[in-house]
Amino acid sequence: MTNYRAGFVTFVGRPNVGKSTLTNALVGEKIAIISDKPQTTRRAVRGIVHREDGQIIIVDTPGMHRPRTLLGERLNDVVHATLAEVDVIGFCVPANEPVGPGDRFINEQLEEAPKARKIAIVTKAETVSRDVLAARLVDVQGLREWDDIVPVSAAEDIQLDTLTGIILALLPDSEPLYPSDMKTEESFEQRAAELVREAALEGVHDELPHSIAVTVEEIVTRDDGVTRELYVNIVVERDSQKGIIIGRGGERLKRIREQAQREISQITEGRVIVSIRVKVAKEWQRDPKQLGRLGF
Ligand SMILES: Nc1nc2c(ncn2[C@@H]2O[C@H](COP(=O)(O)OP(=O)(O)OP(=O)(O)O)[C@@H](O)[C@H]2O)c(=O)[nH]1
Repeated sequence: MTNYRAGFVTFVGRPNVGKSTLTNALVGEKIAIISDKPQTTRRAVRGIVHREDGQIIIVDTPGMHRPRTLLGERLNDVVHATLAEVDVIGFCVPANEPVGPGDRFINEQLEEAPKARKIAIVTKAETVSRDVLAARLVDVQGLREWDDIVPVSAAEDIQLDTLTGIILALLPDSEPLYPSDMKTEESFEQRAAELVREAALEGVHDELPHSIAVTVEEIVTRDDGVTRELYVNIVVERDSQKGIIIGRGGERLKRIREQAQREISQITEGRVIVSIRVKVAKEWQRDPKQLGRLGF
């Protein structure tokens, strides 16, 4: 194959700048869950963008931050291991917030990846005026010498093709690394668990978002061959949190179950039936054994 490029890219940036939304928009399918709670992306998820002239494999990193818990430390290890491996780093800054110390901290971390090409992506571009956007681009330009700078909006599909082209041009010549119909490396089970977690995150506050983990206990295919029953656990750290997840008369849990079932049905053929149990694992974020059991 001639003129074909393939390689790895990761998007870094403060929590909530839109990295997951950008990943999904580029891949064209829900790979990474979206939430308005900062720091809720936990796995290095791979989404794959296919074009005639190449393939971009996106490794979605958790928000970079100074760790406070063992979970935080493990997530930061994932971030640094990811940075060292990729061909391109896309540094994301939202158009609607000024460049601040958090951005500079992350920008400094990029020194740990001397070989990677580095581009700056100004996200949520549709939320600001042209003047504000121009000022933001200038601020970002001041951070380092980028291979490219591009404003985008994942929400309104602005400049996404341009961004794809820019990344592709920075990747090495290569044969395809994945089959052309593959959009993610995550298993159905992992994606289902993430979609349940996304549903559970909706409308919860404070420390609870970080206390929620989801595991899939069992997947049973019914005799009809097309219906799958998913038995899922939502794990929290305290009894009070369990109460919040379940809600009065089980109302919240019912909504979580319905949303999860809807979302999971969209990533698979056939019928999906979700059953959820809510469990308490005390202080799982600080306990290495529990972390291992929950897949971290
Ligand atoms: N207006 C607007 N909002 C966006 C856009 N992209 C993302 N958002 C919103 O920004 C919020 C954060 O988006 P995410 O994609 O979860 O951000 P993230 O950077 O992956 O966040 P972490 O998982 O915390 O690292 C969500 O409420 C999104 O809907 C965009 O292009 N325009």
